[in-house]
Amino acid sequence: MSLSNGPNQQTTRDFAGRKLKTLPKSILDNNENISKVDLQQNRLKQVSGISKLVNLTDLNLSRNELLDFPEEIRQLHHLKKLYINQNNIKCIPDNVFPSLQQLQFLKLSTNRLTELPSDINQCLSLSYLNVSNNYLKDLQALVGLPNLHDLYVEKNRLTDLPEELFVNLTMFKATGNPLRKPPGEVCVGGLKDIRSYFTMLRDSSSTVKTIKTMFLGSSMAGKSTLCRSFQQCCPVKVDEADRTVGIEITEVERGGVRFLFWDFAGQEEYYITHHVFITPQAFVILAIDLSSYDSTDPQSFKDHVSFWISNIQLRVPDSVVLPVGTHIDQCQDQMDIDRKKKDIDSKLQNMLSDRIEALELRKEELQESDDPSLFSDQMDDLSRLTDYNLKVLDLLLVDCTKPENIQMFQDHTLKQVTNKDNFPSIERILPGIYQEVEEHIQDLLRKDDIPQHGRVNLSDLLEIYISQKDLDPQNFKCILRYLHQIGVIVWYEEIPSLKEDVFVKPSVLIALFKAIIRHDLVKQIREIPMQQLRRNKILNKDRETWVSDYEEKATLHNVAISILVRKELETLDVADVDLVVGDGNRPGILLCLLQHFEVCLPTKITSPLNPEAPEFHPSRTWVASKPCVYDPDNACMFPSYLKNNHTVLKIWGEDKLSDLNVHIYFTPEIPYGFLHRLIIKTCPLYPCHWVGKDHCCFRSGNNLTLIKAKTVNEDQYIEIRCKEENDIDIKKSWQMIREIMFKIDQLAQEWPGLCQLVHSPCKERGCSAYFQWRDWKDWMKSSGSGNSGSTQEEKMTCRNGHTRRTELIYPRGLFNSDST
Ligand SMILES: Nc1nc2c(ncn2[C@@H]2O[C@H](COP(=O)(O)OP(=O)(O)OP(=O)(O)O)[C@@H](O)[C@H]2O)c(=O)[nH]1
Repeated sequence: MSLSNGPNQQTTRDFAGRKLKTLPKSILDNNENISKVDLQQNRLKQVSGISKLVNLTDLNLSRNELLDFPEEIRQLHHLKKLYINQNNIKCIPDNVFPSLQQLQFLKLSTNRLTELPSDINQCLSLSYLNVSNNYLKDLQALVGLPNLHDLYVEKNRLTDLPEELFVNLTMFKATGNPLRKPPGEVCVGGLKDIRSYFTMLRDSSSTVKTIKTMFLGSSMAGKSTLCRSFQQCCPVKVDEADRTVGIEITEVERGGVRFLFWDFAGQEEYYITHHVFITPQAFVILAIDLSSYDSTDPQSFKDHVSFWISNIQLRVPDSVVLPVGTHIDQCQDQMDIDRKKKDIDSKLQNMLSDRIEALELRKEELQESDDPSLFSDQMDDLSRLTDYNLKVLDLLLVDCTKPENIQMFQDHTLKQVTNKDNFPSIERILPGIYQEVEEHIQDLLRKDDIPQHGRVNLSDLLEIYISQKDLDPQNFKCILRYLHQIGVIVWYEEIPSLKEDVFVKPSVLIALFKAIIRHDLVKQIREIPMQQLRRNKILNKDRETWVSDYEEKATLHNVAISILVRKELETLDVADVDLVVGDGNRPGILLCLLQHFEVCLPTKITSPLNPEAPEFHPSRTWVASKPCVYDPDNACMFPSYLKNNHTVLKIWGEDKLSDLNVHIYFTPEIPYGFLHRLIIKTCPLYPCHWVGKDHCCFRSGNNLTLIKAKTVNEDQYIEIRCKEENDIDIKKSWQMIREIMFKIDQLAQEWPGLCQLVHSPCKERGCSAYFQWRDWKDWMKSSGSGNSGSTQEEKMTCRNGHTRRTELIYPRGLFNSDST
């Protein structure tokens, strides 16, 4: 048990994952020199006797069943590091922390703390504190900790943060709190923005209530009608020709609440851009056309309701959704309406409870495995999902043709958004200057000091501000970041080529998107005037090639993109067109954005042969002398518009039992557009690739790898297969699999309501057994050699008794019991 004896006879004891209910006698009897004890992942409810370990510096009690904070810890005067996260601790008594003068690191996350002891600020050496995932309402107790640098307070119930807390911090994470001072949108900007916020708050402050309201639902469900009728306080008839293209953004104030309306187009073509615009902390109004809803057809519930709820649940799982039944005047009679309402309400409730049940079941499966401690990351992921609470309100019936129904819809919406249980953080405390800046930007637009299309250079905007308002540039940027977060402006600071571009009218940006992401794109191409084609040296037959390429290969020629966007820009009076659509040298704002958000893929990035390229030398990292260049004669591919997998299958050929084969299961399902975005993310790694509707094939040297999305018995997974030509390539194949899994993991972060389990199916023909991967994320973060770890099991046997070499099933060495 003793793992190391240092020169000064310090001893480390490892009792992790041994199902212990009390402290082992061996450490209590022979305790003098023990400095580190690892007791994580046991079943400890108390740790009587721990105070005997007087020389303890590191104590790990995480993942146990402690209900009370062990008071005896106060006697461990040498303690430097304490892990006591993932227990059920409700309260910490006074007089513990003043005794722990050496304590530097304290992890208390995932407990049930409602408050911190008032004397925690006497723990003078504390520099790292993690209290995420508790029920804390304030952090006043932490004020005055002189050495606190890293503070994690995510997922608590914090509303106001004390300014004094931020004096020495170098790391601060606070997402998942109903913050109003500073608002969460300020906190995501980081410590600099928080400090700027408090400085500006000293001058003046105001309380505002703002809510982003997203209208979602199938095409023609009545989203625009609800949105416009709400704004005009009376029924507004929306013409069919006036269907929403992309997203419409408007603003209205009612009952002291500022509503920022985002009306999403319902046609499927637009779903591929939804991930860019569906953001957390919004109120979702889900429009359902009751006249076309059929309660006897499960597909009808899927199309009108569950598709949308699943999407919201995966992407913004903490949302509040109000389902609204429209077109009730076109239903048969009141009975028909009542029946449909009852059906939708009950199916929705079942859907939500089924999901919780499925998650619990998965958790139980892991718990019942031989050694649950090997699956602890996955258990945490599942617990995180069960913690989310998507709130779906009762279906509201609205006849959009009746004024009194519109009034009722308005009143009901206002009541829901001002209900503190639904939106604890609708109220925000803001420095007066925030509102001034926002109003002033609108003023600049009105006075034409900013071009009407609203794209403005950051330095120009800064100059206007510094000269007119005497505002510090850092403070100004902090305000811009806040306005971006609430959706009033768009500033993609994180995209290098766009960090100087501020879009003070987000609708312009959406107009750019909708110039090419639209349901009637073919019609738009066909309507390009001949004159314009000629100006671009394009023949009519080229136009037909564009159409057929788009229809058959989902690719759109860059020149076509440029013409369509130019047309849209003309209506918006944008002068610097090249900047948006690109010129011979650079791709322009639009393509940067579409590629950044993984909506399309440049079909070919050419890199001309360069005779001056540096010589390749195996021992040195090779650096390209010329970067890849943008070629205006190329095209962009929109993988989500592809119709089949013919080309991919031709290259791939047959699946073989010898292929390395990994299944990544998605709970609860693969989000819409996930695979295509994965393809767009992965293709640049392997320039030799073939893309299909839901398959994609990559070649690297001799290795051929296939990814595809599959559904078997309602389980959805992505399969990664590698053709195994010879043993030498196995390591390289596992590296390719690892790269793809890394991209999957990266992408999955954008869907907080999602988790994955990984299996390798047994390689015996007809055998249904599989090998479940243990916690694999460390493998992805590691160098990926696939050979780390000490002793290795040479062979694995499935539950049906079939034996195979380990490296044909897992990346060898990482999943044997010793290496974990
Ligand atoms: N009779 C009746 N017509 C409605 C009702 N709600 C909407 N409509 C009509 O249904 C049609 C579609 O409504 P929209 O509001 O454009 O639907 P949408 O969901 O915004 O459609 P997309 O823009 O395609 O996403 C319009 O002609 C509306 O006037 C209703 O409650 N009763």
